[in-house]
Amino acid sequence: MTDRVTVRAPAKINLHLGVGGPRDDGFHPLETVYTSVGLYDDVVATPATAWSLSLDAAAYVDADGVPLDDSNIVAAAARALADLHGRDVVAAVRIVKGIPVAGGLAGGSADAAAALVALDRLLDLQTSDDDLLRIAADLGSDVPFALHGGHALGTGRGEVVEPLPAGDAVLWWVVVPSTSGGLSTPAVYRHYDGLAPAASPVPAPATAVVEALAAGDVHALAEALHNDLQAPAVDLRPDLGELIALGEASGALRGLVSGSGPTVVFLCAGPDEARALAGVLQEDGRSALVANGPVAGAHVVHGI
Ligand SMILES: C[C@@](CO)(OP(=O)(O)O)[C@H](O)COP(=O)(O)OP(=O)(O)OC[C@H]1O[C@@H](n2ccc(N)nc2=O)[C@H](O)[C@@H]1O
Ligand SMILES: Nc1ncnc2c1ncn2[C@@H]1O[C@H](COP(=O)(O)OP(=O)(O)O)[C@@H](O)[C@H]1O
Repeated sequence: MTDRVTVRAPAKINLHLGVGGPRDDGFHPLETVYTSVGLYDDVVATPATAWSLSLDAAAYVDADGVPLDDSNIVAAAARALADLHGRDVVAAVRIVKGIPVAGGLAGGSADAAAALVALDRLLDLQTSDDDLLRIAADLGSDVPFALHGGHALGTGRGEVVEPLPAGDAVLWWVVVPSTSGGLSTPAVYRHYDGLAPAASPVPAPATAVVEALAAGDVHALAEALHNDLQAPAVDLRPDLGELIALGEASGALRGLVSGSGPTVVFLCAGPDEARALAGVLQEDGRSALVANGPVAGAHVVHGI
C-alpha cells in the first residue's frame, strides 16, 4: 500500500452566476461559469487503523471555522466511498488549508474532491470517474467542479458540469478574504429570495462570459462578469461594496463578490497590475492575495 497520498484542489470563482427562483426542493437553478484559481487546499491521507482528521491552516485562514468532527465534508466523502464500496474507509487525513473558510471560494468543496481522490488512491478503491462525479454531486453542488478545474459551465443546482475551452488568456486575480467572518451560503440564497421574490425560474444566461473566454479577451470578460448573489451579499455586508469601489478605483478591471461571498475578487489586466493593486490594498490594512488561473482540478501531487 502507498504510504502517503497528497491531493491538491483549487478554489473557484464564479465568472457568471445566474440564479433562478427556488425549485421545489429549495435549491436554486443556476447557470454559472466556474473558473479555478491558484489558491489551494491539500488533503494528505496516510494509512491508519482508526479514522482521524487534522488541520494545518495558512495565517489568513480562520482555522476555528473548520469542524474536525463527522460534520467535516471530508468525513462525508469518506462515508460516501465506504457506502459505494461496501467496506471501511479508514485513514489519517490532514487538511492543509490555503483557501479562506466560508468565503464563497468553495474551500470545503475542494477538500471533498481532494479527499475522494486521495482516499481512492490510498486504499486502491478504483472508483470509476462516473461514480466519483456522482458522489461529488451528492456531497455538494460545487464539488464536481472541484474535480474538473479549468473553466466550466455549471447548470442544475451547479452540479452538472461541462468543461469549457480554456481559451488562451491567463486570468490574474487579487483575492481579498474577509477579516470579519464568513457568510453562510444558505443565508445569502435566502436573502436573494427576499430581495428578488419574483425572480424568473430560468437563470440569466452566461453567453457574454462564455464568448469573452472563447475570445481570450480579458477586457470583454471584465465587462461581462455577473453575480446575482452580489446584491444580497453586499446588502448583508455593505463593507463589500466599499471594497469593490476601492479596488476598481485603484486599477482593477472589475471587482466582484466571489459566489455567496464575502471574499471579493478583482480581475486585473496582468501580473504587474495585480501585484500593484495587492500592494495598495495591503497598505490599506487588508489581506490581499495574488493568484492566477485557470488551473487543474483535484490532482495527485504525491504518492501516485
Ligand atoms: C453559491 C455557490 C456558487 O458556486 O458557491 P459558494 O459561494 O457557497 O462557494 C454554490 O451555489 C454553493 O454550492 P455549495 O456550497 O456546494 O452548496 P450545497 O452544499 O449544495 O448547498 C448548501 C445550501 O445552499 C443553498 N443552495 C445551494 C446551491 C443552489 N443551487 N441553490 C441553493 O439554494 C441551499 O440552501 C443549500 O442547502
Ligand atoms: N473541509 C472543510 N473546509 C471548510 N469548511 C468546512 C469543511 N467541512 C465543513 N465545513 C463547513 O462548511 C462551511 C462552508 O465552508 P466553505 O466551503 O469554506 O465555504 P463556501 O461554501 O462559502 O465556499 C464552513 O463554514 C464550515 O462550517
